[in-house]
Amino acid sequence: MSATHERLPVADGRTVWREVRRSLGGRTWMLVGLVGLVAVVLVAAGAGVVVPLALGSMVDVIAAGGDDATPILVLAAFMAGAGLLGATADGLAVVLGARMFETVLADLRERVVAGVFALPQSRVERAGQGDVVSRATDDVSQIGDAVPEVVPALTGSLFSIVVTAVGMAVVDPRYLLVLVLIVPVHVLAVRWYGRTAPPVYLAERAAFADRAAALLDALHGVETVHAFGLGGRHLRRIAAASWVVARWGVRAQIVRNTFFARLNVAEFLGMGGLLVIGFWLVTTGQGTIGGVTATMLLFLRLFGPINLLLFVLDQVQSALASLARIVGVIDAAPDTNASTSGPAESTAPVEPSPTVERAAQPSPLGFDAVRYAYVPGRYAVDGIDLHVHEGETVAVVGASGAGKSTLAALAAGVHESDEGTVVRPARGGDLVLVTQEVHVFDGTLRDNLRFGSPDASDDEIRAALARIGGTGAEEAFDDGLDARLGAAGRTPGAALAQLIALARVELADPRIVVLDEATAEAGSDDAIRLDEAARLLVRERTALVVAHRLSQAASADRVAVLEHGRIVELGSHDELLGRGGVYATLWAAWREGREH
Ligand SMILES: Nc1ncnc2c1ncn2[C@@H]1O[C@H](COP(=O)(O)OP(=O)(O)OP(=O)(O)O)[C@@H](O)[C@H]1O
Repeated sequence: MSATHERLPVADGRTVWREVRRSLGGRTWMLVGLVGLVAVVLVAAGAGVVVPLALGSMVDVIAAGGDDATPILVLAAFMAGAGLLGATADGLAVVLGARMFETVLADLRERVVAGVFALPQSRVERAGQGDVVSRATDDVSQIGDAVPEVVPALTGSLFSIVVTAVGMAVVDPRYLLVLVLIVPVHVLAVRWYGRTAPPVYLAERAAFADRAAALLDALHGVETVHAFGLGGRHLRRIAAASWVVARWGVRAQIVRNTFFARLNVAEFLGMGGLLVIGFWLVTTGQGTIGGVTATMLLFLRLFGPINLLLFVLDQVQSALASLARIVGVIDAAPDTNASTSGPAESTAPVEPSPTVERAAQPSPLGFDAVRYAYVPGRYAVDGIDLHVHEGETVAVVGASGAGKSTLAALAAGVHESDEGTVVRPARGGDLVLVTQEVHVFDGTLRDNLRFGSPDASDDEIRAALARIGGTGAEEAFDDGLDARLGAAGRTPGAALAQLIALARVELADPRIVVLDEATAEAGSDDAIRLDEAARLLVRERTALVVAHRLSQAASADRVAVLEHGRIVELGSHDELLGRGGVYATLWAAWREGREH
């Protein structure tokens, strides 16, 4: 299954930059915070250099002998003060960093989710839930781990390196000769890492997505998996996906270790070089033991910031791979760029598509020469011209596989047409699709009913139920609207779930409804109740109804008969019966089926 998944796009560098600028834009307080953060970090770095220099001086005071302890006490006080100042500034930097960046991250996470909502449903389905979930979780966490460290580490480390080098030069500029040894090693290591790491991180992230997809597939279909005894097969698939993650994880770790090993070589060369220079200076009387001590301590301190800087580089690489995947989703759904929170309201297409949305058309829902194929060349919908007028109900009938559900999905924007134009409202909330896959959410009956209109009162909910003759949905449970449904509560039967879905739509009150539901057996009490609810729901709305039971067609204003993706008859129920064509035959067969 994951093999057939078509992953969501990954953004290029330029798009990532544009989105980062957009995220930071309009946040003047961030700039002020950033300046404050840099100032605090610089204080911490400056305080850190005081300790080795004071320690070196202490060694020289002790080596010179003498009874006066005052200079040692002064130096010790200096060191303690600097240590305290450095620790306080470090702590402050962490708090400031977290405050600032968590806000941006929350915004990013919201925009990924909004981006997913704005993508055509079929595009999200093709990508698979694993890809979507891993981008909104793993990838955002990756950035969340990296970002709060990057700014303090970059500024603090760079400043520490400069101050430490100055400190060494103050003791004796000749100590700086070791830089000739270590700088080339660093440059080569960083260049190698910059080439090697990014593709490995990107592949690691993609493997996370595949593993998530395998897990979600198995968990969602757990009952089917058990029923068919497919547990072993799914376990093997998850295990295989986990092994791919593990292999990429190991490769990423090898890259990291190799990189740090090269840095250790630089450290080793530097320490050796300093010892040689120090030995030469002291034995020739040009330096003191205290000077060598201070320089060695400074040099050791230097490697903390250098390693931190390069470690941050590592995190930046990994976070950039995640950012490219996140921005890929945000960028693929252009409408989300306008709003930074909450789901986007439009179902605008992602790829250039012939579908246009014209809110001000005389017909609010329609098809002009629309074709759609699941498999290239085999059109499930093959040249449909049909316009549903304001307030009109058009029923679509036809044999199984004629293309009815595909037409409904095109009307609702689940699929984008391959050819022709689908006219539908620009705002997603104006059109609601009800399919037979009704989802009962984990929550009370009340929560389930007001899913599309969260502020509805109990009176409004009851009024909506009454309008579609669905008060039975509340009466079915002892605790009425407070009844707990979904995974943690009761699971309503298929017909009741369908009634809840219809009431949900009535309450949300969209202008256009597309119905493609067929849960109950024709002729059963449930079917009669659902037919009536659906009829009342579409009564004053513009509606396209896939009539799985022909009783649904009889009450429509017009009926479109579909064969092999084409409309072969179109007219009112009575007109079509009078014509004695395909519809009349279907109707006669259906009536006969019900009578026996
Ligand atoms: N996801 C899919 N992938 C490939 N082909 C599909 C897919 N969904 C439907 N089809 C094919 O497209 C054609 C139209 O299917 P569609 O489900 O729209 O018909 P329908 O009239 O709604 O049938 P039914 O009444 O059985 O639901 C059929 O030939 C079907 O096999």
